Amino acid sequence: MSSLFRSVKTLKNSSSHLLRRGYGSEAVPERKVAVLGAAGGIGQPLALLMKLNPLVSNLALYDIANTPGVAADVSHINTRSEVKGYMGDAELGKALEGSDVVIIPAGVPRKPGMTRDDLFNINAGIVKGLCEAIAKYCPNALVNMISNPVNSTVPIASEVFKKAGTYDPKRLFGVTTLDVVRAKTFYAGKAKVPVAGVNVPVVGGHAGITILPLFSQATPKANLPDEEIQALTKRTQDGGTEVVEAKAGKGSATLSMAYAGAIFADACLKGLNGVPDVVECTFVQSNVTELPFFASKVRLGKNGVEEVLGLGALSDYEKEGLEKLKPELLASIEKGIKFANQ
Ligand SMILES: NC(=O)C1=CN([C@@H]2O[C@H](COP(=O)(O)OP(=O)(O)OC[C@H]3O[C@@H](n4cnc5c(N)ncnc54)[C@H](O)[C@@H]3O)[C@@H](O)[C@H]2O)C=CC1
Ligand SMILES: O=C([O-])CC(=O)C(=O)O
Repeated sequence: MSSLFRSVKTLKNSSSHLLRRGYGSEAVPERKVAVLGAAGGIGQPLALLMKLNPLVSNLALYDIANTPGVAADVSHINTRSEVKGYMGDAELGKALEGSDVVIIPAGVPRKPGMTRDDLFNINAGIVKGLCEAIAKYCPNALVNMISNPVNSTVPIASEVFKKAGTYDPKRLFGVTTLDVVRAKTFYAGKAKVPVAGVNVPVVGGHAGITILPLFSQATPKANLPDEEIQALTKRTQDGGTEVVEAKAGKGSATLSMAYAGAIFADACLKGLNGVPDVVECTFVQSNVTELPFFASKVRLGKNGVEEVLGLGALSDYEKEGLEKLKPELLASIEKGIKFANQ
């Protein structure tokens, strides 16, 4: 994000919006980003962060309620993008038309005692409807799926797009960036290293034990004892629940998720703009394991996924975690596929 704010500063200091610094050799092109669920707990701070991103020229804020206020508020910020609010089904097409990136944080969040899968019954239908509209109005957009359960909503989206004849696996992403954000924060705390320089890949899926942080690959190296690695792994896997319990019935992570969503969308935009070596962990169609979808490091480019990167060397503990997560992740994927086809 620091690079994002640096970019904002660069933009302000420039007499032209067609910047050449930091974003490849070409001038920064026009890019439309749509946020679906923009008036929600994640949607509002995410709208703010996308408004601060100089790579965005048009920001479409869509929700079934309350978007006029959010859009009016955000639109007063003196940054590049033009902001428009859209409310209700009848305006969804206009919100989506011409979008390069669509971010979906629409749907209900968890309350204490619930799993992400408990959200399936409500959120599966919401995501299905929104993806049908994406297939119709902006079939070439990169779709950043935040709505839970991500392990099922991404497969639902893929089936909807297949039915519409628009599916391109390179353009569909489950946003797992918050797992990476948490793993970096928790690791930096234990390893007593500055968090800004920390990298930790997180693979698998986005629920409980399907979240597999690869602390053996964390940099800078810290040689933490096994018990600390296990505690860090568990805390990363339960990070969402930690927030749900602390919010005590008032929802789940929103601010850290908006930050993570903004990082991932920024990476997608940089990829589209031809910036080289943009790599993020994300849940995509994958051959990395025998599962049809899997989160791992992915190189982003002008068409979305440029390359799904392999897992690298795993510790015995991580190998064990990988085998343990597969049945649950596969069941969630299959549940999504079945729902979309019934
Ligand atoms: N991928 C991840 O790492 C994370 C995912 N999430 C998930 O994000 C989702 C949203 O969470 P919050 O923003 O906290 O919930 P929220 O309830 O505060 O906001 C959801 C918004 O979606 C809107 N909405 C409902 N149906 C819609 C539709 N058909 N079209 C457009 N908008 C619609 C609501 O009006 C509301 O404004 C939840 O499913 C949550 O579990 C939350 C945190 C992290
Ligand atoms: O835990 C939840 O329900 C929300 C979420 O996905 C997260 O914070 O990682």
